[in-house]
Amino acid sequence: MAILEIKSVSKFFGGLAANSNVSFAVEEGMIMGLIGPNGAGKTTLFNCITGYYPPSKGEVIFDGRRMNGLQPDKVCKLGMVRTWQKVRPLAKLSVVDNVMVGALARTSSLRTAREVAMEQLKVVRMEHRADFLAGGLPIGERKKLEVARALATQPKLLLLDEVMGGLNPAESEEIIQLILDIKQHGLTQMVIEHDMKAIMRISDRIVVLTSGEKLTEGTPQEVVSNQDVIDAYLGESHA
Ligand SMILES: Nc1ncnc2c1ncn2[C@@H]1O[C@H](COP(=O)(O)OP(=O)(O)OP(=O)(O)O)[C@@H](O)[C@H]1O
Repeated sequence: MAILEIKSVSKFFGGLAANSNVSFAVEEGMIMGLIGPNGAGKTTLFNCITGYYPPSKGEVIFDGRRMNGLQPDKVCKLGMVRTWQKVRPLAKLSVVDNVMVGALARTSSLRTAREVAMEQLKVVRMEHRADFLAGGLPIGERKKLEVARALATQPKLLLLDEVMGGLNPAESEEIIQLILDIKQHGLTQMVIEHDMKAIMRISDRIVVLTSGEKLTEGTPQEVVSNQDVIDAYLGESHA
């Protein structure tokens, strides 16, 4: 069953079509990759899906419900949460307090929020950092903190925006394993990523955007051998 349906979504900024007539569906339990060159409209689409921008046209249907026009906090309560490419933790709060901010989307009890936050810190293997100031974390741990905060909202669909960006190969590998672990627990994910090897490994299907439009969609193998994708995005090195 599709947990998310994107139906002919367009987003205009003045005369620029950042997304143009984009349609696809994300099935429950899968990892959907979203790739495309810089400026292709990937982040804009995440923003349209999660309520940060209202789509100019088209529909976002999540869990059978039309989401157009709902604010991000409402979208989050309904079970869809995103991470940001540029992670900005609350620097002067501890790691666990940052994750509690996510948990408080579901409960008003600080005790419950703390318990949920500690569970999610275990998932990202950062429980030993719970009392550390978030502002002092290196980039790899900031990225994992961002994932823990999102998980603490107890989503049905997690959208990750370049969670491996700026990480070294060992840190990226840790994130890949984390994404696969999260999938094992049944959570549906949508992932924007520039690292082709990583996106090929983790995705069940991939949507390719160029200049705001959907170029194609398919399994990683189908996408990587598609001549239009090679011409528009991958270049000769992947041919
Ligand atoms: N708030 C905005 N106002 C005006 N133009 C915008 C806005 N947000 C994005 N754009 C433009 O929309 C287009 C798509 O941008 P977007 O950030 O969605 O692409 P992207 O595929 O995520 O790129 P990248 O891989 O570099 O992160 C770009 O031309 C960008 O300049």
